[in-house]
Amino acid sequence: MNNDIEKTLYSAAEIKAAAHRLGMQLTEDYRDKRPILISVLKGAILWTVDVMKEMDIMAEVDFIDVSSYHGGLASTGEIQLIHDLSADVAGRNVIIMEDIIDTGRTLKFLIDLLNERHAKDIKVCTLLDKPEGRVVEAKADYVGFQLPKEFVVGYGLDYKEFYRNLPYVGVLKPEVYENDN
Ligand SMILES: O=P(O)(O)OC[C@H]1O[C@H](OP(=O)(O)OP(=O)(O)O)[C@H](O)[C@@H]1O
Ligand code: HPA
Ligand SMILES: [Mg+2]
Repeated sequence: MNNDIEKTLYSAAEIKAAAHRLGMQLTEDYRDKRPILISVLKGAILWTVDVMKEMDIMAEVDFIDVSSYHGGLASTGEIQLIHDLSADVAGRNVIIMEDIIDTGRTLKFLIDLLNERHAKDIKVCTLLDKPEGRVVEAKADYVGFQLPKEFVVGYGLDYKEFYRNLPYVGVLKPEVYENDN
């Protein structure tokens, strides 16, 4: 699997430092608020776990599974809700945990959904923000790294459902895509 990577963009140590930095910031901002972290499956699994371990406050966690890339390189533009939350978010301080904001469509879908359900306050904590990918307006409040316009894998992010278990974020060798087509 590691052989398929052309270059590393963010190492495991850099990601750990980002999780620590944002976890401390969230601890400060949410002291006495008892927020609920909403982890967006599947991409945000590792990021959610690493940030929440750095938060020294009372916080809940819940999961929602949405998909629009279906393992591919481009957004289909249609967000599918695969598995809903179990918690009621009405009146709650919500923190959406994402691995990446790219076109912004997934985030917009989630924010609209949480607003419909009367969340009190919604903030977004993402490992990666790719502003050049935006198709709809979407903004993150806590950002690990600003990513240039590249398709990346690792640390939760997939290509055809693989590479999520790499401990770092990197770019695939072009032949990996070529051999697939
Ligand atoms: O800003 P956008 O263009 O909407 O892209 C960002 C979303 O796309 C990816 O999810 P994906 O649909 O690939 O599902 P996955 O997390 O299960 O891989 C990623 O995890 C984000 O949730
Ligand atoms: O760069 C990406 N990699 C993997 N999944 C993604 N979903 C949106 N952007 C990406
Ligand atoms: Mg994906």
